[in-house]
Amino acid sequence: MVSPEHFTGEVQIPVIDIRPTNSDAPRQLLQAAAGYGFVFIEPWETGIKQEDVDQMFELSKEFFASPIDVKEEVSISSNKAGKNYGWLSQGVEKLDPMTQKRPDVKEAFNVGEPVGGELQQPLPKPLRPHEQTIIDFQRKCHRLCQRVLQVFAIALGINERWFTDRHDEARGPSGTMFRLLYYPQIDTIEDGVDIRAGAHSDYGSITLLFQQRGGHPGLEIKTPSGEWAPVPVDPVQHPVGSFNGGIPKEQPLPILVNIGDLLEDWTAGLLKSTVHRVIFPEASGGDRYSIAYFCHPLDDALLEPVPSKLVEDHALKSGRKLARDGKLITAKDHLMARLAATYTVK
Ligand SMILES: O=C(O)CCC(=O)C(=O)O
Ligand SMILES: [Fe+2]
Repeated sequence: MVSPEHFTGEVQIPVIDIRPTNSDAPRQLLQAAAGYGFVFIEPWETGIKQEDVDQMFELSKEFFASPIDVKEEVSISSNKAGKNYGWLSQGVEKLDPMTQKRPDVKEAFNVGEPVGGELQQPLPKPLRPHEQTIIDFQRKCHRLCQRVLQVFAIALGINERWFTDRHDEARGPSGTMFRLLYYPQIDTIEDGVDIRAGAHSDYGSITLLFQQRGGHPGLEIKTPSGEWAPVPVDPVQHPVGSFNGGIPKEQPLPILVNIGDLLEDWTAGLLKSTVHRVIFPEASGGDRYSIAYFCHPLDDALLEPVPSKLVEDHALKSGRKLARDGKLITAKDHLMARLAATYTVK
């Protein structure tokens, strides 16, 4: 792997097989997380099938193509949807409020965690018949997050369940959020002004990001030298139309995982929550769809330092502390502060 100090605008985000059969997975994952903070996970045995992802994109497209009144019904600013859940029209979110002149050119639909097998918010008409499909997908995402967190714990030499216990849905609520994203193509893009998602880092512990097979790119990460580097939709570049014994190969895409602020804080900066954004790519015009699963610790999880020798050593070097006014903060305190800075919900 190229050392992060020597970026030239091109980054090679590693693709890692995290199945238990890969005994080197913890080391590889830690190295990637401490370097770029972004990593592709081989889809094999993750529990998430390509057809699950394809189906979610179909549902997403159907929803965003619905008439405005269908979307308004579940608007994030309506009382019905509940805080932070529901549809965000264009103009609601500005992920980089210090620099952006205009809000992100996107729409989103936020879905909170199901409780007792049911979503805690109304679904829009086109999605209503598919509630179970959505819940199943959320579950699969959560399971994959837990596996990734378990591999991190192994890599850090702590109890395998240190992170997963603190993300155990059965123990209480969390800020975990499932999000459908739609970035429409617009006719005139003002250079340096219009952006699909402003520069930001994610708030939670880890994020799963699903990009669409054959879809438009646009995601970029900020390298340590301050340059923007594109993240591919398909890092393996599966040949289109390759055949396997006469049967066309439908290769599943690796799943992009990135570290969020909470995991960075928890590890005193050893794992990196890298700043990223979504642009209108010059070479590839068209609507972009993506699906994100933002995994958060339980609301009342204290952001105390992870009891790992590697983290301790890093904390000594970086001088980072987790206390605020001498008091440890919870995952919820952290999330509330971030949301307040980036949303304009009227
Ligand atoms: O759509 C994407 O590719 C990235 C979205 C993202 O970074 C976010 O919503 O936090
Ligand atoms: Fe993000």
